[in-house]
Amino acid sequence: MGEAPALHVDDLQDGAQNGLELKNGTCKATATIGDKTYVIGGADDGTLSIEVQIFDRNLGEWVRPTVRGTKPGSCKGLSAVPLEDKILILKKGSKPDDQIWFLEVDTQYVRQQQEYLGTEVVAWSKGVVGKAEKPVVISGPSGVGKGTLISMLMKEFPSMFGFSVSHTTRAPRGMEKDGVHYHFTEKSIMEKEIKEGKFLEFASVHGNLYGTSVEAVELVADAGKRCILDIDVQGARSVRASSLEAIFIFVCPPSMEELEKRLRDRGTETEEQILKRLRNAKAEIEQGKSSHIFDFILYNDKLVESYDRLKKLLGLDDYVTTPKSGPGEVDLPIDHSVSKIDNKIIINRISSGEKESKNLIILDVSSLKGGAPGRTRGLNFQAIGSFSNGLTEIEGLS
Ligand SMILES: Nc1ncnc2c1ncn2[C@@H]1O[C@H](COP(=O)(O)OP(=O)(O)OP(=O)(O)O)[C@@H](O)[C@H]1O
Ligand SMILES: Nc1nc2c(ncn2[C@@H]2O[C@H](COP(=O)(O)O)[C@@H](O)[C@H]2O)c(=O)[nH]1
Repeated sequence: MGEAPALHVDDLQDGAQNGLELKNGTCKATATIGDKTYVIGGADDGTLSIEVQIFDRNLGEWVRPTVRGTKPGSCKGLSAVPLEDKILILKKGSKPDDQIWFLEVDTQYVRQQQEYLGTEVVAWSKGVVGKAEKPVVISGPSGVGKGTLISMLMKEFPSMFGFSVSHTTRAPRGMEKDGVHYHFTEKSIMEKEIKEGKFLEFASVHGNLYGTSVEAVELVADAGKRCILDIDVQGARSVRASSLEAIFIFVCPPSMEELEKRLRDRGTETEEQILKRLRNAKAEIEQGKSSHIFDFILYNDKLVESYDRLKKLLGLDDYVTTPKSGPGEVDLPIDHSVSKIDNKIIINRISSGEKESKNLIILDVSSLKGGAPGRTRGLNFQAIGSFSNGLTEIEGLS
């Protein structure tokens, strides 16, 4: 609290209007929500590192908040538009897939973190253009066949699904690769990263620590894919309680005998570990069936039939595989002005004398989904170009 900022209160007094870029050797944009003015940006040294400070108008004090989420990389300037509980940030001079970000200031996730930490918290979430499907959480006892079903899905729909690579403190099995099957890590390192808020969820499972990092989920969204999480029931419960909207599927074995056979035949665990996993399976199945965490229960008896049922649950039963284009991208003009009408953000190119350019971009923020921890989905845009011959071209993505 009260740490001396690079910016002075006087800079804000007259000019605390939203979206302002302050010119005092700094390059910052401001946005006011309620009693707080958020000052976002840093030193104007060509590549701007994006920091956040808050001026609490009630207290007349500067606050440096705890910042959650992966912060945006440096840029050449930025614009800020306050929305209800978050601030839309438009980065200038960044790659098209890195231009739209949200700084959450009063969302469910931010409030949870504020309660947990007892400090002021803001959270970054990158914007993803176009339709992005909800992540899929798959749980079930060890050996039921979650990994097998997920591999089949990823093989049939490689451009549609991406796997959230968890962290674990257990040792790798023979064929497992670090960074592909898991991020294999030390307990002390993982515990430190959990404290730093890097995990969406974590749990102690069969004697080891497992967890889904925020980054693991973000990486899949950034690739324009639907994220699949293979996590235990405790993890599923935590994700259900978080602001990550997902579909929850519990995979059940046809019987305990069959589950034991699958675990033994897989041959990856010691006798002691198999017995531990079977003991835990009973409680997991009970919770999976009776709790209200899961949207669907999938019995994995005959593999091919179970896989077909899984595809049906995900609306893929009559899906014809067609090449998919990457995630939608908006290329914002570096010099632009920004205004807001209802749920539409109007980004206007400041004329540079080009003959054929998209002069106006309309960003629709009425259907935003998801958010920190993770990406903000559901951004739609229209680019409107006016040409020297008087014609207007409209191109959009929804
Ligand atoms: N429907 C099925 N019928 C027979 N065997 C199956 C079926 N599904 C999976 N298996 C086999 O059961 C074993 C366990 O499957 P898998 O490794 O996918 O389980 P899992 O749920 O991912 O386990 P864990 O949680 O321990 O990672 C594997 O050897 C797999 O080939
Ligand atoms: N809560 C979480 N559970 C996880 C995660 N990654 C995996 N798991 C679950 O652990 C068990 C055992 O897995 P194994 O690879 O050691 O056989 C299994 O039920 C997984 O679903 C995670 O990130 N969080």
